[in-house]
Amino acid sequence: MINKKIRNIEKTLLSDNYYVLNRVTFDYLMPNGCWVNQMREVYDRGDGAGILLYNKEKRTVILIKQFRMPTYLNDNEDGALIEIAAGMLDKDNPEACIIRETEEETGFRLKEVKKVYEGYSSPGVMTEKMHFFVGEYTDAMKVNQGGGLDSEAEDIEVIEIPFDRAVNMLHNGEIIDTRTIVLLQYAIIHKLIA
Ligand SMILES: Nc1nc2c(ncn2[C@@H]2O[C@H](COP(=O)(O)OP(=O)(O)O[C@H]3O[C@H](CO)[C@@H](O)[C@H](O)[C@@H]3O)[C@@H](O)[C@H]2O)c(=O)[nH]1
Ligand SMILES: [Mg+2]
Repeated sequence: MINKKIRNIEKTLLSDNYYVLNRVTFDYLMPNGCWVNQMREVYDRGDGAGILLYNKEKRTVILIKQFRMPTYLNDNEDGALIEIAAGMLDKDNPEACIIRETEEETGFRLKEVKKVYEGYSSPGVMTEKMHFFVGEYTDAMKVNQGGGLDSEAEDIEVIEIPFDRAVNMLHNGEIIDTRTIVLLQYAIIHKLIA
């Protein structure tokens, strides 16, 4: 961390009930030469990884659907969200994490994945950096039903749909998760499914 326009960073813990929420105060040097004191609440849940699974021959993608409370509280009628498979890194590297999460959530055991982007999820609020992957799947890679971990009370529906249908859902507002939008757009731009 080197930025000469920032000094006196102080953190106060507001909650570490599950993940960590801090109040961070700091002095910021404005373009007019004045130092101003600023405050931000910053939520730290570590980093994450997500993946778009695709099959060129079948022209299909694998997505998941699960209940997301924060969206239920903000305009998502039944709280169900169609997403890419994704998870938090824990202590894994991003590649190992996404291979593990893919198997837990979708039931597909991947050997290879391709990293395509790295980006901050919500930079005004969260520290989280997301690692974005794509990966090819075949029916032979299905080793279990997926659905998430019972131990974490996950209830995940695995959805295999034609890529063209997923693109329609992107355009008609059925897909409203930004991570999923990013990777479907990547697939369109790079013609993953020609
Ligand atoms: N009790 C409790 N459990 C929690 C809480 N937050 C998360 N969990 C548990 O932690 C699990 C996290 O599952 P993952 O699959 O590792 O993470 P994710 O929620 O899918 O996260 C992915 O999507 C997020 C976007 O909403 C991303 O922020 C994240 O990086 C990742 O890509 C959840 O199933 C749930 O059991 C909480 O506040 N309380
Ligand atoms: Mg997940």
